[in-house]
Amino acid sequence: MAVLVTGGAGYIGSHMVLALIDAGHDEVVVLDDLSTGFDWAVPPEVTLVRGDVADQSLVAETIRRHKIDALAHFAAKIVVPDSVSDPLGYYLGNTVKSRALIEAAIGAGVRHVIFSSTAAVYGEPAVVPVPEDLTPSPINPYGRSKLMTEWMLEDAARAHGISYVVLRYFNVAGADPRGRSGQSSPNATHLIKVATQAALGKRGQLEVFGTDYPTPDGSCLRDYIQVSDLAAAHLVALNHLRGGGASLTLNCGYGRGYSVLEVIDVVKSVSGVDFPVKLSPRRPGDPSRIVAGADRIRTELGWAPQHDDLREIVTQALAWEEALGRRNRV
Ligand SMILES: NC(=O)c1ccc[n+]([C@@H]2O[C@H](COP(=O)([O-])OP(=O)(O)OC[C@H]3O[C@@H](n4cnc5c(N)ncnc54)[C@H](O)[C@@H]3O)[C@@H](O)[C@H]2O)c1
Ligand SMILES: O=c1ccn([C@@H]2O[C@H](COP(=O)(O)OP(=O)(O)O[C@H]3O[C@H](CO)[C@@H](O)[C@H](O)[C@H]3O)[C@@H](O)[C@H]2O)c(=O)[nH]1
Repeated sequence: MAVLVTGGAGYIGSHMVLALIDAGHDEVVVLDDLSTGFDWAVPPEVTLVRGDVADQSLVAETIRRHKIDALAHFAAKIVVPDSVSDPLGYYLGNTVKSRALIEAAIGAGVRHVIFSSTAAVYGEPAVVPVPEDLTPSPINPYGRSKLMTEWMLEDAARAHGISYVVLRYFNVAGADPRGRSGQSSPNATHLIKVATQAALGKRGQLEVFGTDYPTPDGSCLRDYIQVSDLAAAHLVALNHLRGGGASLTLNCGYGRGYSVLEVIDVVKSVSGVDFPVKLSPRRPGDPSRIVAGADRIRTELGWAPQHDDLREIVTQALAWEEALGRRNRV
């Protein structure tokens, strides 16, 4: 059996590739245009097809050549504030291109799809922690672009008799515990990544976007999930689908929120560096708090996290950031 991982040269996709290799029973093929990913992030034993997920003939040919039965679709544009300034780019990258990919994949015989969705589909939820059956109500184009893809996948699966798992990730952080991959984009905007860069002197300061939210300390609350735990969730989802399991939509988080200021304190404590922090206005598109209702994935798939510890996550992120500097990759 073989799995096609779109976006497998990127941050989370590269951890999925490692999880598949570690599990040892699949051929793994990556399709990535390297727009934000890196060819060195794809292990040598994995086939890297460089191209766009919307290139239907490339997708069909790749699926047929490698006898791929399952698609894990990570490739996307991922920065919430960028989606506010460039909504049409996000609808193209995340919705229109996913439509082309899903069509080509089903046409070429793929039976199972795992889709990287996001907590951003919930918008500013009235209920926290957020259960999966809360009606989605995204507040930014990124979340909308992903929700439309969820709907397309659901409808196409019903019409064409394939099965899927939609995984709605909360905030993904940390790095492979064995140091093989991590978040590598030099222009990353994610809080823990940026904070580790500030701790290592790669950035002069860290800005806190908003201190007047209706949260205990005024900064935004997020549920940070460690990236290898998330990859493991994909593996159990894949086994579920191949075993004939029903299509599912599941949150991926730990069910606990940390504020931006709490995260900064942990990064300062773990690194031992008191880097400068600037209190700034709110960033466009940010919900004030988003925490996963985290039970369904445990009961449906038997997933159990191994790295539910913010200090461990920050320690991994810091180690990866240091390693990137040593290798001159950023
Ligand atoms: N990072 C998070 O906290 C987070 C949270 C929720 C959901 N997600 C989702 O997880 C997925 C992976 O995110 P990530 O953080 O690894 O981002 P990333 O930017 O590191 O990885 C995305 C990968 O997809 C590739 N890519 C993008 N557009 C492509 C296209 N049209 N054709 C082929 N390849 C393309 C990029 O080159 C890159 O390797 C995305 O779908 C994202 O929406 C991420
Ligand atoms: O330099 C920074 C960076 C971030 N933040 C804040 O930190 C929080 C988290 O921001 P960030 O790490 O950029 O993640 P989100 O905007 O919450 O989005 C992430 O998490 C979503 C799921 O919750 C995913 O869908 C997105 O792809 C992913 O980028 C937000 O309140 C930001 O305003 C700062 O204050 N300063």
